Amino acid sequence: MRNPVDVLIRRVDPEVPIPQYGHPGDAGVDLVTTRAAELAPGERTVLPTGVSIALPDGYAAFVHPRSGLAARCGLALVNAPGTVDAGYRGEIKVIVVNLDPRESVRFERFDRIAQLVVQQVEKVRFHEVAELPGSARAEGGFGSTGGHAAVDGSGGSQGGNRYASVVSDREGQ
Ligand SMILES: O=c1ccn([C@H]2C[C@H](O)[C@@H](COP(=O)(O)OP(=O)(O)OP(=O)(O)O)O2)c(=O)[nH]1
Ligand SMILES: [Mg+2]
Repeated sequence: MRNPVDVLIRRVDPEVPIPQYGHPGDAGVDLVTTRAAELAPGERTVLPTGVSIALPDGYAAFVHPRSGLAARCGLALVNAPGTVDAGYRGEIKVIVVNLDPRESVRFERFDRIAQLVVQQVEKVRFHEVAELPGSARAEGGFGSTGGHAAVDGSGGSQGGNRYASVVSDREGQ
């Protein structure tokens, strides 16, 4: 196993627990909300986590949803994954939205609401060119390999607009 990366952390809220990995192989540490909140269906809010961090240069932290909350409550992160830059020293915040059409979702102080994944990130240098080198995919995107409706309605370059044709086959039965 590789050595863990050292990350400085400051408690903005003196009572907040320091984030921990739930299991040795976990990718993310859970983040809690320091503020109780109730979200009506469709409502969003920004929740404070009570911590700020200083990542080493060349790293970023990503705020990801927790799958259990997504499955049970329809809770999503509006900007998933949220990006915490290495130079950010403010409190980490979580932008949550209740996607359940009927039920409110309630959080108590220190409930776990999201998870933070720290990753190395590359810096790039852009070199402007008039033409890019060719590739197998070329400019095909947004459903160009088929299997569902292409966003531009063209049906894509392979297999056509398969979703649309499945629907019309059923309608014809
Ligand atoms: O889920 C998130 C996403 C971002 N941030 C913080 C850390 C990040 O470094 C900063 C800026 O985020 P981002 O670059 O995504 O937002 P922006 O709207 O582009 O703001 P800025 O103009 O400050 O870059 O906000 C959070 O606390 N939680
Ligand atoms: Mg930004």
